[in-house]
Amino acid sequence: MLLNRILVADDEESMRWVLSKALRKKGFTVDLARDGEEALRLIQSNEYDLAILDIKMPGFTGLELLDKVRELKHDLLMVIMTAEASMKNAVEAMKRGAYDYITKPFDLDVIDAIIEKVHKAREITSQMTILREELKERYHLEKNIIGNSPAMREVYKTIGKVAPSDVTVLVQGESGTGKELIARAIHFNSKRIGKPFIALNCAAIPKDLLESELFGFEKGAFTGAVERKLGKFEQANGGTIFLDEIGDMPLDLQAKILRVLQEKEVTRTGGSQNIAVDVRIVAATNQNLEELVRKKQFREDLFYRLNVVPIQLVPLRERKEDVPLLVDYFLQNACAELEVSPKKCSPEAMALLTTHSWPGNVRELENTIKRAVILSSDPLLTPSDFPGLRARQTGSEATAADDLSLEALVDMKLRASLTNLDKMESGDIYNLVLKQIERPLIRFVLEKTRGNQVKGAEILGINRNTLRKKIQELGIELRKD
Ligand SMILES: Nc1ncnc2c1ncn2[C@@H]1O[C@H](COP(=O)(O)OP(=O)(O)OP(=O)(O)O)[C@@H](O)[C@H]1O
Repeated sequence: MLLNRILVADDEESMRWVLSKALRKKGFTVDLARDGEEALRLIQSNEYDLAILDIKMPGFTGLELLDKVRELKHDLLMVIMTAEASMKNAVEAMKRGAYDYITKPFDLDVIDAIIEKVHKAREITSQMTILREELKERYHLEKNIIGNSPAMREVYKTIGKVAPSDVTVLVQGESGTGKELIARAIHFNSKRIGKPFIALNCAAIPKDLLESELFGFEKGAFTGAVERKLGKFEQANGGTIFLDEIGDMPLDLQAKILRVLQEKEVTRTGGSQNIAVDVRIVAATNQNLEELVRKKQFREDLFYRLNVVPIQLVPLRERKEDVPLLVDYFLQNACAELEVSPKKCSPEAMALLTTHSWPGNVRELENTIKRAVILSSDPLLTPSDFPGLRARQTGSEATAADDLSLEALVDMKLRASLTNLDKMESGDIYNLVLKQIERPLIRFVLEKTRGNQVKGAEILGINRNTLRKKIQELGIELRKD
C-alpha cells in the first residue's frame, strides 16, 4: 500500500517550506498547518497516512496533539519533531503514542527512512489483515460444519472436490440437515471467495414476486416499479447463488434458470437487454426431484443440469454418532452467545439426546440445546432439562424413576466405558460389546423359562441350536433345578 497524503504541522514557515517541497517532490500530497488547532482540524476532516508534528506550537503542542488524536481513536501515525535532543521529550513522545521522533535540524534522509519504515509496516499490516480475514472465513467454515460420521466425511470430501470448479451442485436432504451450510462451504472453499454468496428460498417468496427477485426489473416494468432493481443473479455476479427449495420453483421460471445455466445471461423484467452474469449455482431441495420430474412438475433438462454433482445429506437420526459432537458445539455456542458460564450435558442427558429421532434434524437439536441453556441455571444439564424429549421418548410406557429406553441406557453405559476408544488396541470391540449384551439377555430369558431352552429360543426368536451354541460360547451357567 502506498503512502499518499502527509500532514506537516510547524509554526516555523521555513520548516514547513523545506518539508513540503521535499515531500511533494517525492510525489506526496502535503497539507500544512501553522499551529496545533489547525493541525487537529485537518486531521479530523482528512485521511492522512502520516503526520509530522512540531513539539512546540501555538494552540496545542505536538504532545497534546498526540493525546487528542488518540482520544479520537485515530490510528494515524505521527512523528514528533523536537528542537532539543533531550531524552525527556523523546520518551514523552513515544509514551504518548508517537510513531517516531526526530531532532532538528535533521537531514532529509531521516524523513525518507521514516517513510520507508511506515511503508513497510503498512504493507505488513495489510497482509496481516488479509490473512486474518482469510483465517476468519476458514475458521468460520470449519467451526460451522460439525460431524465425523462416515456420511458427513463423504460430504466433506465431495465439497473439497467440487468447490474449486464452477460445477453446479444439488444438495438434497430433509429440512434442517444443513443444506445452506454446505452451500456456503462450497462457496468459501472456491475461488469465488470474496465475491457475494446470495441465498434465496424459492418457497418463501410468493410465486409472482420470485421472477423479479431473481432477475430484477427495469423502471416502469410494472405499476410500482419506480426504480430499476437488480435481481439476485446480478447481485451474485462473480459469486455463488444458493437456490433453496428449488422444487418449489414454477415451471416457467425453471426455463429461465435453465437459460442462465446455458447462456450465462439474464434479462430484467421489462427490459430487452441481455446482461451477462457469471454465477455459480448451488441448488437445494428437501423434495424428491426425480419424483417431481416424473410428475412433470420439474423440468427434466433442468434437473440434469443442476444435478451435475449431487450431495445427499443424511438425516440426523441416521448418523447418531454426530449428536454428541453437535451437542457440545451448540452448548458452547449458546453459552457464549447468551453470556452464561459454560454448561455440560450429563451422560444420561447425552444418551437421551442421542436416541431422540430429531425429525427437525440439526436445526431442532440446535434449538433444543439453546432452550435448555436458557432455562437451566445448573452447569450440568440432565434429562429433566429436556422435558419435551422425555415425554416423547418414554410415552405411556414411562415406569422407572429414570425412565430411559434400553437403547439410551446401553448407549450411556457404552459411552462411559469406551471413553478411550481411540486409544484401545483391541480390534474385537464389536464382539466384546455384543457378548456383554447377549449374555444378560439370554440369562434373563432362561431364568424366565426356568431353563427351558426350547421355550427360550422361541421367545428370543432364534433357532434352538443357535441358542445352545451361544450358551456354550458365552459360558452361561444353566440352572440346576
Ligand atoms: N453439520 C452441522 N454442523 C453445525 N451446524 C449445523 C450442521 N448442520 C446444520 N447446522 C445448523 O442447523 C441449522 C439449519 O441448517 P441449514 O439452514 O443449513 O439447514 P437446511 O437443510 O438448509 O434447512 P431448510 O431445508 O429448512 O432450509 C443452522 O443453524 C445450521 O447452522
